[in-house]
Amino acid sequence: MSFARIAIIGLGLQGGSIGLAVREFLPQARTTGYDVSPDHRARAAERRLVDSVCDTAAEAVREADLVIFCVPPGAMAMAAETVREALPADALVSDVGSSKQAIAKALGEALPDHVVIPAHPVAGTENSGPDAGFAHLFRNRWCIVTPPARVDMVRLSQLVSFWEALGANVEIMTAEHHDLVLAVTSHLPHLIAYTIVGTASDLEDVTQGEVIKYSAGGFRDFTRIAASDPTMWRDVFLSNKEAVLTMLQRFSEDLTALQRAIRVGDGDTLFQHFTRTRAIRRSIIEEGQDDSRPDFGRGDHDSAKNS
Ligand SMILES: NC(=O)c1ccc[n+]([C@@H]2O[C@H](COP(=O)([O-])OP(=O)(O)OC[C@H]3O[C@@H](n4cnc5c(N)ncnc54)[C@H](O)[C@@H]3O)[C@@H](O)[C@H]2O)c1
Ligand SMILES: O=C(O)C(=O)C[C@]1(C(=O)O)C=C[C@@H](O)C=C1
Repeated sequence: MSFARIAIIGLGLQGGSIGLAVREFLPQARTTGYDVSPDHRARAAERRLVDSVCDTAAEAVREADLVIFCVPPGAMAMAAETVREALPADALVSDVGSSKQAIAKALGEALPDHVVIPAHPVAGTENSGPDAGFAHLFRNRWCIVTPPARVDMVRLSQLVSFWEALGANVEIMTAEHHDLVLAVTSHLPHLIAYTIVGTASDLEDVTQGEVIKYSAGGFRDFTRIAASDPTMWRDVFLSNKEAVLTMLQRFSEDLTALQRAIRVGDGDTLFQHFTRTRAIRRSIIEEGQDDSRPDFGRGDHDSAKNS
């Protein structure tokens, strides 16, 4: 049985995309939405991200059978506590957060009497706010669902079907495994991108402003994700600290090995490493996972500005 009344808390990139995707792919469902920002609520109404933009979170969830929290990881607890009294007893609670263990704990503690099944659509862009969302964000992307140990299989199946209806491919794993995998595939790349932009900018004092000026395709492609929302990524790193620090240590060791190879002139080590890693990157493109889709938050979404 699919969901009939879906409440979306947080109407930015993820919440807006869910609202637009529900309208396109689950037209029989009704959506309500709330955002803590009055400006974002107004813009969400203008863009018709949901059927009804509500003035309070309680109003948004009052008749919902599915509630999805689409707020920064650090805001999940407060957002959930805000709706505790108004939430129908049989409503399924989920989220889209980029880290899972900390959010599962926060939602479970805030809503101890509800079924909570966390999820994470591994789909996004560097844009944020109510102008960033689009209906096809989840198309052919993974959505990782991290159910609690003793999950109601009927509710889990409902949530899986929901994300598949929005175009996602669903994978189920533990929250702990999710946090380790995403630490290396998503969180660490963002940390490195943010870092190298800062390094390049600081170097401009030395190079009279030429570093950013002469940054071409490589720097631009590599650092696209450094334009992502600071609130979200502050929260992601702090909520997944252990896994991020584990992966950062391993990355630092590998980088140091390449640093040594350069210092001692070990060209064979460099060549072999680059040959192996180029093949890995090319395998991603060959699997059709490359995100050059025209609607991937670029093209006609260039107007989408970070909030
Ligand atoms: N950006 C991505 O690529 C991406 C991808 C997958 C998952 N996520 C996750 O999705 C969640 C939302 O990220 P986003 O990219 O949509 O961010 P966003 O900044 O575009 O949207 C978040 C929205 O939540 C609102 N908000 C903040 N606190 C709130 C509260 N207490 N109550 C109600 N609204 C509140 C903000 O005003 C904003 O409009 C985060 O947990 C993030 O980790 C993001
Ligand atoms: O494509 C981008 O801009 C993203 O950063 C999307 C991205 C990622 O791939 O790291 C970012 C955060 C998520 O939780 C999931 C996806």
